[in-house]
Amino acid sequence: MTNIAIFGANGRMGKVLCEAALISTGTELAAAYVRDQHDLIGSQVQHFINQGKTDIAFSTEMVIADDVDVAIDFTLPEGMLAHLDFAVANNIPMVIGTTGLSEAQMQRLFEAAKHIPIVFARNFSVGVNLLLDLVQTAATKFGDDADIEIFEAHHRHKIDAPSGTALAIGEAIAEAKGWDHDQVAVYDRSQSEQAKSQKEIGYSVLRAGDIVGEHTAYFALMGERLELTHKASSRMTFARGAVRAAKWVQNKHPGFYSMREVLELGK
Ligand SMILES: NC(=O)C1=CN([C@@H]2O[C@H](COP(=O)(O)OP(=O)(O)OC[C@H]3O[C@@H](n4cnc5c(N)ncnc54)[C@H](OP(=O)(O)O)[C@@H]3O)[C@@H](O)[C@H]2O)C=CC1
Ligand SMILES: O=C(O)C1=N[C@H](C(=O)O)C[C@H](O)C1
Repeated sequence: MTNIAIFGANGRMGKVLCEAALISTGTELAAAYVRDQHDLIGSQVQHFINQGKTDIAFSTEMVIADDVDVAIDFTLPEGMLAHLDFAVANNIPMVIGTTGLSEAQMQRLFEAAKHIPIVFARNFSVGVNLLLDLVQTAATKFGDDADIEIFEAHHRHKIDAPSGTALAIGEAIAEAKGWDHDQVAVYDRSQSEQAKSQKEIGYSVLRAGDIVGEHTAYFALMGERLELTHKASSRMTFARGAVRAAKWVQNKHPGFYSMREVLELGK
């Protein structure tokens, strides 16, 4: 049995992660943490979820329960780093899905992974992790004539852009091409008065309504184009992936692991 704690348990992902921990085989929801002094502390989690049965209440993230085997974090960068410090201090493995991390914040993750095992993924769905392979194949086989663009669409509440997944797709493509991603990424063409070059990965972003998450990588030649698209229609897809990662990481050595390793798709 893997006893799972959820940080940010009142968030959009947090609630679904509580459900996933409750309904998955071999896992139990051990703690549902919210910010210290949050109004929800003491309220039954059961009242906020649609699936699963539990009698635990939301509790403060400042006190880590003794029986927690793995903690999952889908919050915001600042909160995630505070939770990570707790996890290191308490020797608890972590699964992290929080996006929008800076280079310096990523370095904090790598440092923590010397002390505890961490699975970090900007997307926990099976499909996106397969897509990361497919875009590398397309990037290699199309050669240097193809224009490469990435489009992503998410719900109106999302605050980071481009999405973590879009960046992961772009970085996978850059790696396959032997490019430095930061040198080729184009996020804004509004000030450019030049036609694009072939050595670019252009990003475009849509925020609207309740879109769970959609990503398309375009490879365009004159006269044809390939579009590789992934559409997530339920947050449970990400939550199930994260719970699967939690079971996988429970007894691992300290280290920085990817969802691709959990899914046995390679590093
Ligand atoms: N890797 C993946 O597969 C996926 C990743 N994500 C990522 O997960 C993250 C959360 O998304 P979503 O659930 O939609 O966001 P929400 O805004 O719904 O939830 C965010 C949660 O984080 C908490 N939080 C924010 N800041 C802090 C802090 N400083 N300290 C403690 N808790 C904090 C919030 O608490 P409060 O309510 O008190 O502010 C809330 O519980 C995003 O980064 C998103 O991109 C989302 C889906 C899939
Ligand atoms: O914020 C979201 O909702 C999502 N965030 C992740 C990202 O930034 O890629 C994953 C997913 O697309 C949903």
